[in-house]
Amino acid sequence: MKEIRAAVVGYGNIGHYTVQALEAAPDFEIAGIVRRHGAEGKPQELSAYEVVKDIRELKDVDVAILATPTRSCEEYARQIVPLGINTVDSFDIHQQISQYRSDMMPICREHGRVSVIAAGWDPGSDSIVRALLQSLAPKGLSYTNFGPGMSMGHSVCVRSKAGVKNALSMTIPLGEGIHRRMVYVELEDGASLDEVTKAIKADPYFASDETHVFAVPSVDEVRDMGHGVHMTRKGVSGKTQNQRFEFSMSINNPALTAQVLVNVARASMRLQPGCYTMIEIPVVDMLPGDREEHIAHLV
Ligand SMILES: NC(=O)C1=CN([C@@H]2O[C@H](COP(=O)(O)OP(=O)(O)OC[C@H]3O[C@@H](n4cnc5c(N)ncnc54)[C@H](OP(=O)(O)O)[C@@H]3O)[C@@H](O)[C@H]2O)C=CC1
Ligand SMILES: N[C@@H](CCCC(=O)C(=O)O)C(=O)O
Repeated sequence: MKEIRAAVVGYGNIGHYTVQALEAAPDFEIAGIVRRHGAEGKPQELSAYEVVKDIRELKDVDVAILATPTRSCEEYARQIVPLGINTVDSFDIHQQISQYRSDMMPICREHGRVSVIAAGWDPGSDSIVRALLQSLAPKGLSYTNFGPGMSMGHSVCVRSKAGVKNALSMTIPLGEGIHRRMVYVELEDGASLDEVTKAIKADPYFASDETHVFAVPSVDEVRDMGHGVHMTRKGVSGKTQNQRFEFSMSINNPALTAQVLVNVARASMRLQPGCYTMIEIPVVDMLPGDREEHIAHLV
């Protein structure tokens, strides 16, 4: 069967692990990597691949995996879908997902292509678990408790602030879906910790959580990309009370995000044109191989 040709856009943490996940997938071929500075300073592990500045330099791309900062995803998706290429991303500003989906829908339909947005582990695979648990007990309360662990989205957000050279944002669970943010910043020479702290606390990524910011000499010395989640729901199935569910995982954050992006890149090839979040996609479409065999073995 023809392999799916995927381009990876952006080669930071998620981009790096996405290349690995594509190399491990049985049904994908890497069309190339798109970087802001093209092949300049091409890392050794990409020597087998084309590294370009513009996706139009690559041949026959079926799907672009956007491993860029969340706040750049929509701009890339809007440019790439009209080229006749599907896009997938891990956009993670929860309050903006619905608007992003509505904005992309007509573009996808006009160009007959698919965008899967908000597809990592949260939002992403956790969203499927939340939906499933809600269906199992339609009345009740769900809580999503993260960590402790490194949030890539929050760390990227802090790195984008003036005066910040490098950053790590740790998510500390306080219970019942409430979190504290512990932020470690490596400052540029002359930058003020007070100014940086103000900018971080004002950003929507942080504005509703307790946040503490500390200056450190080296972020590399304190960084660990492990993370995790513990989700619970207690509620009512039919008219019966006290149904309890739990889902937990402990993970390497970029490795799992990259795996999910590859899974939805595969699913994007099986969907009708449009813009989708993960709860709208049949889970079986995220698996490689034959649908009938999966039904026989997994159902
Ligand atoms: N939904 C989920 O579960 C998850 C979502 N995420 C999302 O993934 C995003 C990426 O995380 P991560 O890989 O750690 O980020 P990095 O900063 O490590 O990588 C992003 C890469 O995007 C490219 N890029 C393109 N445009 C820009 C720009 N304007 N500014 C900076 N870089 C740019 C760069 O690659 P190059 O230099 O090669 O061009 C950069 O290295 C996060 O913003 C986060 O929201 C992460 C984890 C889980
Ligand atoms: N989108 C997150 C993954 C989910 C964890 C989270 O939201 C958090 O730590 O706040 C990330 O960017 O790492």
